[in-house]
Amino acid sequence: MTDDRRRSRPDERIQPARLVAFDVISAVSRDDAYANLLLPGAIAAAGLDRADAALATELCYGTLRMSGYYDRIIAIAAGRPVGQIDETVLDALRLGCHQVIGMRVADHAAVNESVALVRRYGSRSAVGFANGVLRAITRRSPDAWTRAVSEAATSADDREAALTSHPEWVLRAFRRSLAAEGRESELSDLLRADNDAPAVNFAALPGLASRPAEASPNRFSPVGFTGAGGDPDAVVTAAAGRVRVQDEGSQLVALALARARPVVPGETWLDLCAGPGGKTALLAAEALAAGAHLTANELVPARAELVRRAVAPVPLDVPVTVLDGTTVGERHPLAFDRVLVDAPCTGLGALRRRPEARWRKQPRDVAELADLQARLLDSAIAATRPGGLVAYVTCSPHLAETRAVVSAAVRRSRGRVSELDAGAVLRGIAGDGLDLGDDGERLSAQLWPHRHATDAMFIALLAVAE
Ligand SMILES: C[S@@+](CC[C@H](N)C(=O)[O-])C[C@H]1O[C@@H](n2cnc3c(N)ncnc32)[C@H](O)[C@@H]1O
Repeated sequence: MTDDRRRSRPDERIQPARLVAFDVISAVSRDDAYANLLLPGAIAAAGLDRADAALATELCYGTLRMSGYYDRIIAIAAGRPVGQIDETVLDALRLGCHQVIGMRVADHAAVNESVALVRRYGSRSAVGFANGVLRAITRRSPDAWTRAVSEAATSADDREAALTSHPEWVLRAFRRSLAAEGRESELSDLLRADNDAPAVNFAALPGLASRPAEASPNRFSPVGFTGAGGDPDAVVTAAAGRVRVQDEGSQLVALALARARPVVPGETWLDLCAGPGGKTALLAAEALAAGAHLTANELVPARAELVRRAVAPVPLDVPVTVLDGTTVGERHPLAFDRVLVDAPCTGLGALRRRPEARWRKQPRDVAELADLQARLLDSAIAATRPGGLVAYVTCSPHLAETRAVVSAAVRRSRGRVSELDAGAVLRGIAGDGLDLGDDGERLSAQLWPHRHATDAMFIALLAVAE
C-alpha cells in the first residue's frame, strides 16, 4: 500500500495486526498474490509480536477462507451484489465481517477499524456506505445470518456452497469423488473440515531423527508427529533439518512408494516432480536406509534449488536435474526401478492450508492439468524398468486428476502396467484403522481431511510388467 493512498483522521488508530491482514488480503484480491507467501514477510516487516502475528494470521486467513460466505452476508446487508462494490471497500467489509461473524470481536472495534481502513485506503464517498453495511451486519446474530444466507440460496448445492464458503463446482467435484467410494454422505464434513486450520505436522526422517519425547505420534504415519511445541522453524533447525514440517498424507504416499515391496540394494529411484522437496527428503532417507540411489527432477530452477536444500540434511548424494518431466521417459528409457510422479495439480485437497486457493482455481484448470498429468505419467512409465514401480500422486481428489488419469494411462500402456492395491500398501504402513471407503473394486487410495486429518492426497501404484 503506497503512502500517498493513506488518509486518516489524526485520532484514528488501526491496530497493526489489522493493517497487516488488510494489506495481504488486498494484495491477494488486487495482484493475485499468495497469502501464505506474503504474510510472514508482512508480519516481520511490521515487527508484530507473537500474539499480534497470530491475530494477523487469523484475520487474514479466516477472511480469505470464508469470503464466499461473507460475500453473501455483505450482499444482503448492502442490498446489492458484491460485484458492484469497489474492491478495496469489499476487502475491508470482508475483514470486518470476519471479525463480527467469525471471531465475535466486539462490534465497535470491528466496525470502527474496518471503516477506518475504508477512509484510509478507499474512496471518501464509500465511508458512509461501509459504516452502514457493517452496522447492518452487527444488527443480526451469526445464527440469524446463517438463516438469511440459507433462505437466499437458489438451490441445495448453492446453500451448502455458500454456508461452507466453497465454489459450487468444487463442491460437486468433491461429491463425485466421495460418491466413487460410497461416501457421498461425508460431503458436509469434508467441506467443513476445509475451513479448519490444520495442526502443524512434522516428519522425522527415518533413520536420521526421531520424534521428541513430548510430541504426539501421528495416527497413521510411522514417522509423523504433532505437538512439538513452540516455533516450527525452531523445531526443524534444532534437528538440523532432519525433522521437517510435512502433512501426514504426504508422508504416507512417499512411504508407500518406498515400502510397497522390499528394496533390492542398488535400486535407482526418481522423484519426477520434486519441488520443493518434501517427499524427496523422505525418499532420500528411505533410499539411504535401503541402499537405493535417488535422483530428483524439477521443472522450475528455483524450486529445484529448494529440493537441493531439502535433501542436504540426508547423507546421500541426490542429483537434482532441471528438466521437463514429460521428456524424461524419452531421455532415460527403462532407467529407474521406482518413480514418484507427485504431479502438479489443482491442489483442491489442500484447501485447509491455502485459504484463497479455492477462489483462484477454475474448472478449466482441471482439463489443462489433466493433460499435463497424463503426459508426466506416461513419461514416468517409459522411464521405469520392467518389474519397476510408479507412484502417481496428487493433492487433489478431483476424479479427472486422479482415477481418470490413471485408468487412461493403464489403457494406453497396453498391458505394460497394472495397478497394485495402494490401499493395502497404505494399510501395511498405517495400520488397519485406515478407512479408505467402501469401494472394494478400487485399487487406488484417497485420503481426506475430514476422515484422516490429512490433506486429500491421492495415490495409485502402478507395477511395470517384467
Ligand atoms: C505437487 S508439486 C510436488 C511437491 C513435492 N513432491 C513435495 O512433496 O514437496 C509439483 C511440482 O511439479 C513441478 N512441475 C510442473 N510441471 C512440471 C514438469 N513438466 N516437469 C517436472 N516438474 C514439473 C512444479 O513446479 C512443482 O514443483
